[in-house]
Amino acid sequence: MLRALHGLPGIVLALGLTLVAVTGTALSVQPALDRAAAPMVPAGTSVADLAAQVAARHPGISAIRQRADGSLTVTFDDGAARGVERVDPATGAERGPYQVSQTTRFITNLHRAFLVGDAGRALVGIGALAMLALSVSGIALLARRLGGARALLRPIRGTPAQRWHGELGRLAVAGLLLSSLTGLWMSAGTFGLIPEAQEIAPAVTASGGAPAPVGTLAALQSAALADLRELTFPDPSDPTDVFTLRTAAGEMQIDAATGAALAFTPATTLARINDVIRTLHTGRGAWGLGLLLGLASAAVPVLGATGIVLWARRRAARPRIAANAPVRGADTVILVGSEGHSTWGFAGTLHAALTAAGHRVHIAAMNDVGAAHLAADRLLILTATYGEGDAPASAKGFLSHLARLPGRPPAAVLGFGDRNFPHFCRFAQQVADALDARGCPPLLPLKRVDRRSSQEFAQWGRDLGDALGHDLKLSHMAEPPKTMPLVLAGRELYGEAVGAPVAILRFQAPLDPRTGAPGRLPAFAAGDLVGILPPGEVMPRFYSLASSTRDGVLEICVRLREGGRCSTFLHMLAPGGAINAFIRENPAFHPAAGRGPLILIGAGAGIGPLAGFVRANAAGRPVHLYWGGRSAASDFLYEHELAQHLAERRLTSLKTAFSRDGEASAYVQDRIAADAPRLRELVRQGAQILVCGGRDMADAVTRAFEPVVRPLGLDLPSLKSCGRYVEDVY
Ligand SMILES: Cc1cc2nc3c(=O)[nH]c(=O)nc-3n(C[C@H](O)[C@H](O)[C@H](O)COP(=O)(O)O)c2cc1C
Repeated sequence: MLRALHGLPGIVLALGLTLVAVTGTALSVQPALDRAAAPMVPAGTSVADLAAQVAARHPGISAIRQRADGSLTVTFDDGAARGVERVDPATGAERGPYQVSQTTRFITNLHRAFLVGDAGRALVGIGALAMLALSVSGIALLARRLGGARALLRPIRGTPAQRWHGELGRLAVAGLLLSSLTGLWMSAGTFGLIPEAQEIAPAVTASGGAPAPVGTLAALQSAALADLRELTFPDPSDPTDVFTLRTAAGEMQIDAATGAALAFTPATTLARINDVIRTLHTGRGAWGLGLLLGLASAAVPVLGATGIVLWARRRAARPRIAANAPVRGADTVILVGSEGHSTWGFAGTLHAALTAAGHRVHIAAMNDVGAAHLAADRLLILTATYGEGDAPASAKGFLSHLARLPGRPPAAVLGFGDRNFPHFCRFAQQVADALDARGCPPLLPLKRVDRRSSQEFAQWGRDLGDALGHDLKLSHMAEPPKTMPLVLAGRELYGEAVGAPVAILRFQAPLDPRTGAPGRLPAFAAGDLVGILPPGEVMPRFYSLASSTRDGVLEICVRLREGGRCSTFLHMLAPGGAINAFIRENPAFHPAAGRGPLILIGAGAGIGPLAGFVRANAAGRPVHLYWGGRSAASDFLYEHELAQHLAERRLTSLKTAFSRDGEASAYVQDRIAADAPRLRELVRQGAQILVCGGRDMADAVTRAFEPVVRPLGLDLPSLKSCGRYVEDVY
């Protein structure tokens, strides 16, 4: 619901809001420029002082006004000359004619009405309402993603578009809320939805005596020039006419002969509110606030562009399900947890089979779970597992939403995973436990499907059919991912002498057959994954990337595993040989944005992405690398490149440990333990820790790191939950 409110309306409105925001930013600098240009009103100067100075020059003066830009103007008709001129508040001297520049007028009109009068004003008002809804729903979505309102300031992980959208959104949200609320109020005023603010001034009777010189009028002498909004002069041909003095406090009528205040009408509360709101919206009279609001508005085009990218990606990723029944009235709800989309394929097959059997079936992502989903007769959950046994992207918020919702439908959970991972289908297990704990009767016990096995899926379908009392045939072959060919451009082999062959492989896109030029590589960054399909297989193997697109090659480190089909295939590949591959973003394993220190820890082929992070560190943020191999002479991967990075300060320090180098042999966790005080200081400074390598090494590093952070009052689970300790482990 929240996402529906934030997504499509945001796209539709992006253009209009961008126009309003960009013009708003342009106008926001005006108060600061005006403030710099307008002479200061000297303290102690009264309205009478200035009126006397100006009246001496212009016998036909009719009004003095303090404009929104802070300048003082005089309106006059002296017979020979008439017009509006700016005056110096200290001397009353002329400062040139008063004109609003054509550009400012144009931008203001564009900002307030898209240049099309009332229809445009109404659209801008609707835009303000939309901006309000987008700001509120956006910040609520971000809070949901980061783990609650208190977690709103946590580092944001994800793709560059997600990070930009989130970071800018939370920086700008206060300004955007203020601008949209005040803009909405002003729009409502324009269309008469807010009652008139001004009290009607009472009728007064002037003394009718001969007018005294304006500088001698007592009521004007006691009015400070700084408070002046407007002073209108009496009509010289009408002896009963009076001076009218308007300030923020209200309106006063003054006898032209005696200088006495004849009546004072205080400004209504509504008028004062309108004043404050105008200042808060325009920054007039508060130029610092104006600039801050302008900066917040300047974020809108970027938020719009990144928002469109995120929305388009979500749409492209969503599978087309034919005849999805509405959730209200559905007897069966299927919820899907997926990151690479293959689980959606299985769920689509289940949806079609149940629909064919006469059920009304609704299918949705686990993140979108709501009360209506839990009101169905039965709930079927199909979910993958990722990372350290964690939720996949479309299920990240599921457990916390579930805890807040009512309903206990009978449920069955089907986990998709890979037995090669240490936590096989762990997230599916967590979901099944959570449903069990809230009292959902189990329709079937939890079943785990290994590597998208069609047979295991079909078996679960038969069991489900038995539970539902009818036949259910589920026949689904996982679609092989869309791959592209890559050609091996270079390889370096290490570690043969110590029985642990590791190859650094560099791939390029094949040459374009028409132009003969190298083809374009897809977009990826170090730490993302490349999925490689060994010949004749449908299950990809994933390797962490050691390079980014801008390096011009796709680089991986591959350890040869006994009996490993993919690693054997890659080690046998000769330069010029081709592979079928695809990119999988891995935003959870990227260095956090900013200039905080990084502690990179790895062993063996796990150095791949870490070397890539160092290579990409052109800004020279502090990066400390701990790496373990077997022998300095045989498998010191990236030895020369790392030495160069140290010299160029892309790498701040390098600590290596070799386990088979005789006397000096050690493991990477020994280096961590020995360096505890230094590492503790780095963590105290906010360092992020990224670990890559085998499970045993990662566990040993975890054990070595606990005592490093404990004296700081920290522990690894909390560092992990806020993305400051991340692992890429195999
Ligand atoms: C980076 C990565 C991490 C994974 N981690 C696990 C894991 O911890 N446990 C597990 O059982 N499966 C794990 N898997 C396997 C996936 O859960 C499995 O391939 C699943 O079928 C993917 O479904 P999806 O394409 O719908 O996301 C992982 C896969 C990848 C690519």
